[in-house]
Amino acid sequence: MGTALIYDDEMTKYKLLWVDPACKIEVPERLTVSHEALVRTGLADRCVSVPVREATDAEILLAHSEEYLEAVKKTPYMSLEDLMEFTRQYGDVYFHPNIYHCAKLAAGAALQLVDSVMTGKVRNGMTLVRPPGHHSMRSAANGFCVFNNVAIAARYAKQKYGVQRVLIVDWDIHHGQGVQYCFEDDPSVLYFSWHRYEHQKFWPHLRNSDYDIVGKEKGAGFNINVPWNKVGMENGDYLSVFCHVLLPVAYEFCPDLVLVCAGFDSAIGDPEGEMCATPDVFAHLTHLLMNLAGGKLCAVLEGGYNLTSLAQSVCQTVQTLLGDPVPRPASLNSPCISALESLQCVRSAHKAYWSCLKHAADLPTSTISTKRIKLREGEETTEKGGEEEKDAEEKVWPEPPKRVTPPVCAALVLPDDVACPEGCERFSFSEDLDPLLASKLRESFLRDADDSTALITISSLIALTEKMEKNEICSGLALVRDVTKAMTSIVQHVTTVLSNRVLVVCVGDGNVPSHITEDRETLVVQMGSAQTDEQSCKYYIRVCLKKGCSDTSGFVQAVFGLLLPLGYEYDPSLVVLVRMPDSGVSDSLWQQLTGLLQSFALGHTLVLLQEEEKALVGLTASSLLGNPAPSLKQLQAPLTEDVEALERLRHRLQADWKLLQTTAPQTQ
Ligand SMILES: NCCCNCCCCCC(=O)CS
Ligand SMILES: [Zn+2]
Repeated sequence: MGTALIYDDEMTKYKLLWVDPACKIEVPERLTVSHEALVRTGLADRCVSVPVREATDAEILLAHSEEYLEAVKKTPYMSLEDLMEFTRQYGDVYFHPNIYHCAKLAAGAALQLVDSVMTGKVRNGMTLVRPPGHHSMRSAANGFCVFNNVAIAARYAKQKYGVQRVLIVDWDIHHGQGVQYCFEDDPSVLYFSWHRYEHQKFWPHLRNSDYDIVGKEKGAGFNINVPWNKVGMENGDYLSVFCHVLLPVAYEFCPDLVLVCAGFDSAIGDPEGEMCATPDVFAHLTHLLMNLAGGKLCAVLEGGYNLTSLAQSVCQTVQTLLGDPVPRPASLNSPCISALESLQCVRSAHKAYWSCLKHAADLPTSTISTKRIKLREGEETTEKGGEEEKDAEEKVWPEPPKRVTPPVCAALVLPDDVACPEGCERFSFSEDLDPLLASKLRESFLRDADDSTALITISSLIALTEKMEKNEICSGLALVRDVTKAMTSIVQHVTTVLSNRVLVVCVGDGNVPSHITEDRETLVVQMGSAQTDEQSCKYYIRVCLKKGCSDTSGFVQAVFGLLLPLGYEYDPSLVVLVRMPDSGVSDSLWQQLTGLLQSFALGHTLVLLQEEEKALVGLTASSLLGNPAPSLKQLQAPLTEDVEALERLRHRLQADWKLLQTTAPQTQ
């Protein structure tokens, strides 16, 4: 299934008609540069084009009051003076004779996107709209927003399609207070927002945007606010919050639909956000959400005011929705102290509501920057001034890397009697084997030297890793007699001959020859149940789950709390995913893991299965082809001893692996 793209240039036909420094950044060119970039890069042609429509009154009334709608209805007939007068009652927003029409199209576009996804016409999609929506409230326009597009879409999805649980991810740099107010007592809608806050000194200066505002009554726990109390946040800060807050909670919540308030003022160069995260980070944020809700993801444009980073970020998002491999996370820095404080505060504020956070650390005590510095009367605020605006030093950043999709998406090394699934290519090493390599392989890996099938298989795997390294093949899968031997020979070859970093993920117990980690070029993470005296060390990390990999919630905890942060920090060029015999991992969890590991190494994932498990070839290949994994059930609490063991392991390892940190260093 494809990706929908919804855009209509009618929404460019309104603009600011008077002088207002607060609103001048919200210009029609935001949509035109974004759409033109999608056209220029060929991404638009790869999408399913879906027309916009006007939202009806009834649909708008899903999130707004009648008096507000009636008031806005009058604006098309207002004089300039009346429009300015009408605008004065609201904050940081402007009206125009055509904005009511455009606001109905923006809301209608979001509904068209929900229809396209919920009816299965497409798998996911994005709509480019203005005016944005997440600041508008039941009876008030605010922050360039007139109707709350995403709030209306969430209510619409529940009403029309009986959706039980909706996850709203708001990665815009502003707090979508309109969305928060709409659902704060509603446990069926989980709202997550990060936002520039600077201890309430940044717009919209709301006490309700802080981390301790968790929702009300039945909705307690279903509102997650991550305040950024400093500017300059980077990719590592964003990805840490996804791994240590959003994703564990999102998987526990188990939504039927994911809506994204896709604002790109959180990207580098934006005058509002003043952050330093690069446009390619949105490829990762999107990818990390794509295995939720069976892949049903609707991205709705919110903010984004630097026309260069906006266009690049939009392209990164759409290209990921289309299933292209995500770029490698370029040299991530560890989260900054302020981000760690926010992380710790949010996890602490929500530990009562989410079993995945039950063992999170308490609020930081001594750290200065978590104390809310009351906004004393007249104290200066931190956003841009008016006319005396200092020209923000022009930020520069590298163009996001070209994301080439290899000609072969998935190559499979299979015995002749095993069918090759649709969309994949059978791969076997045909040319006669390089005699030198053959003898080396024979002596070092093969018991009975004349075991020609094993030799063919191993040499096919070696050849496969070479083609992956050349980006001729994206991912691979092999049925082998002995996964440990195959893994060892692959690691040996890739680290010595190709001298690249390999991340090996072993699912299940079984002895992994520790010598393969001596070269520091290989990171092994093994998830199993066996308690070994062998301690984890920096490059060989064992996660022990009491009930082993059959314990889905413990396994998911380890994936987000440990495996993904490690993978982001290690940034391998190849991921080898090994399913050890009798791992006990469920099929859907196996597919989730196969999908998530494609965050790394440009999607170069090589999966090794024991040949007895040939029944897994089809569903593993499906995940390698980028099909969303089936949704896991709602997760029950992980075992206390498992979580405590994981916390201990994380504490021990975080000295070496900075992205494992979830708390700020204690200041004395
Ligand atoms: N009152 C002095 C300046 C205030 N600046 C307000 C900017 C509103 C931004 C809203 C937005 O970006 C939606 S995503
Ligand atoms: Zn914004």
